[in-house]
Amino acid sequence: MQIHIAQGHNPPHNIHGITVVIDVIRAFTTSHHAFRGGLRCIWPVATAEQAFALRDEHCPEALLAGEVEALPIDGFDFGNSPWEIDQAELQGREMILRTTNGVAATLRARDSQQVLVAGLVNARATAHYLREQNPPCVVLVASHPTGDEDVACAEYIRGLLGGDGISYDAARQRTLNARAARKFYDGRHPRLRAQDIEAAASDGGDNALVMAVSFEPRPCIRPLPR
Ligand SMILES: O=C(O)[C@H](CS(=O)(=O)O)OP(=O)(O)O
Ligand SMILES: [Mg+2]
Repeated sequence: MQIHIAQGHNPPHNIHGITVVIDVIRAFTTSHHAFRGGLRCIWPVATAEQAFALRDEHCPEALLAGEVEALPIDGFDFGNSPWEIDQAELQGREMILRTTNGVAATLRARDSQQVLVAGLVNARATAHYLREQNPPCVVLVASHPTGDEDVACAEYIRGLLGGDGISYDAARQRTLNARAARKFYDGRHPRLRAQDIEAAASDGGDNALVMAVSFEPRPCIRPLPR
């Protein structure tokens, strides 16, 4: 199995392999918490306008979550926040998600046999699935174009796959110390909570889910059956 790490919003072609889009702070931590809370599926979209249009035209019951410049979007139900998601009743619901990095990269990741999304919270479960599938090539996409937290998670997963890697503790520390994490510690906005970074740096344990993306008829993220 070849393993490549890429960074940014444009995943490379990976026609015969599996692509894993990584967003630790916070899109796929938020997504994982939502699925653990009983959410059925996530419709990722590029803009807030697309989120409102999708809800109004196709999924009137869907909840809206996401951020612009990390802050909640007017008219949305939730920020891009695992803490807020944990407070909600999500059983059987659907959610439309707009985020700057994880969602943006996922929407551009089509040229692959399979696309998964991951954070530290489900890194071990994702690596276990990749080992089982044993594709010829795995591309790990650190979706933040310049940040360290997604690269750290990619290096952790690469190690779990038998390549050059780092420990979970090292990946956790790099998440807690990431530049994107700082704004959650300094009290600058009441909805940027330190708890979100603690969630992002946590290991989801043995109940963690593998999250997969389908693209037709429109992009959709769902947990794989366990
Ligand atoms: O809301 C987030 O956590 C980020 C934006 S930033 O990196 O914190 O500025 O969006 P995401 O798509 O989850 O990386
Ligand atoms: Mg991020």
